[in-house]
Amino acid sequence: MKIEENDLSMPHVVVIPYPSQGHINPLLQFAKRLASKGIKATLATTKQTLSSISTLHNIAVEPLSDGFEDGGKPEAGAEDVFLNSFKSNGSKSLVGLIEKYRNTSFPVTCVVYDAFLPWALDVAKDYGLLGAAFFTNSATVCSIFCCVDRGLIELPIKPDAVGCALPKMPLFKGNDLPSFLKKPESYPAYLAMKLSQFSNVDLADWMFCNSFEDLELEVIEGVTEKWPAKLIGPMVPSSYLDGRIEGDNGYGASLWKPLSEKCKEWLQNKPRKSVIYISFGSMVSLTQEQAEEIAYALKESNYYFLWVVRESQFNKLPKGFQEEVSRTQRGMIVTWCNQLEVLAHEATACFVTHCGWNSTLEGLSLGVPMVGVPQWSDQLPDAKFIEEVWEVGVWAKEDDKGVVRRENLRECLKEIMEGKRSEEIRENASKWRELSKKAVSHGGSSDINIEDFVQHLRCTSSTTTPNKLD
Ligand SMILES: O=c1ccn([C@@H]2O[C@H](COP(=O)(O)OP(=O)(O)O[C@H]3O[C@H](CO)[C@@H](O)[C@H](O)[C@H]3O)[C@@H](O)[C@H]2O)c(=O)[nH]1
Repeated sequence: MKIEENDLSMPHVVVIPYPSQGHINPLLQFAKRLASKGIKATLATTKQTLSSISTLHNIAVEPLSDGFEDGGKPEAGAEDVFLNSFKSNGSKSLVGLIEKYRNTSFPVTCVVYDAFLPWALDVAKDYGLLGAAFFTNSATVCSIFCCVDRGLIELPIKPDAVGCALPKMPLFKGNDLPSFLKKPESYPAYLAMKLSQFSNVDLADWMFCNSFEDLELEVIEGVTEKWPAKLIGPMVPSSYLDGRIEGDNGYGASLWKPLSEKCKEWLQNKPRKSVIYISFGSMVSLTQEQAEEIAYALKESNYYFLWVVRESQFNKLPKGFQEEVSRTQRGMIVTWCNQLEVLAHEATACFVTHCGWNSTLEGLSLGVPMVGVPQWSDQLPDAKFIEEVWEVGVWAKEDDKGVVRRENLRECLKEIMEGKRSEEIRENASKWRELSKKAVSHGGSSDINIEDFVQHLRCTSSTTTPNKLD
């Protein structure tokens, strides 16, 4: 939809992601959805994120300072150093951005902020603007953290503890819950960030969660009073789902260069449903022992495989493994790929994933059976849902030393590729693909929730003019 300069009733939403790949992707996608519904959407983000953007569709961009210029988050080193700097510098630049648009045809109406950045809501409220928190984990995981924040779940949780304080949740054992809850001291800054999502959320006008109602129906029924989020996902580019946003065939931002052509070329001559795709997302750092176990499982399994190993992880592969892989042509190792393209390729049969929430949603949306090898945080409950609730894959469990052994992984791969349940799992995966499409298509549950938001913005935008409130 074309935006006319003199369209005074056009709401203007500023969308602010936390600057890591697993957060930029869904928030950028949400901005595109809003723009496709005739809202002016501006992505306000750090210099490093801005330089990773390749396609903008119908959205505008504005810089938001994190205090680190080009180096961004990696330059900060520690998570808490980055967060503090982003809070003080980002708040000031968000004020500047709101002021910049104040007397234009598009004053800012609403700030949609990543829930990791609660300061953005404080700025929005200082200016009397609408504010919406965007959560990038599953509704289940967000609800669990909300309960921890509200004192309904006490930490640390014992590994053998059974049950969860939330109604309508599947029965969680301590070992199935986000890793930080068992060992709060393991990543204190990250746990603090997870809990800070709820620090001022009661002041938000909306809470959005990148999930959809069919996927987590029971959970959302049980928690709406405690955490009344609207489910608006899956935030996966439109051409992979409903196809309603023209040309939307990728997220449009990548912090690493994807080796797209190389992957497509390699996949091209592989038989249908013959390739295992392995990726651990953008943050996980495997131990050397774990990387070796995976390498041997792949070597001994005799299936084709495409493995994303980030450059910093290369030294963890067994000696000679890369050379052998390229000599035999049975596998390919790349430093980064276009994951959606690989998942959507007809040669891809199975996704070995760390169960980051975006990867989980992408696997579901593209109907690819999964082997979960979760490493930390929300990835454990996501793996539980993959295996037990949606029944689209298996969870390769670690041993008591915290390592998934090659024999176990080999068995899991066999189960998905040719085991007794492989057909049933494939059928379930296709069912979830259809339900994912339905959720974001015209009249689907997520589409309705986004439409409601858009209508509300339209009603309020003609009456709001941002002014600093005293
Ligand atoms: O070669 C690759 C590998 C990944 N991706 C993309 O990168 C994103 C990765 O996101 P995700 O699967 O969520 O993993 P992380 O990057 O690890 O995400 C962090 O953020 C997520 C959202 O909060 C959490 O669920 C995870 O546990 C946390 O590690 C996905 O959209 C992938 O499509 C690529 O494009 N190319």
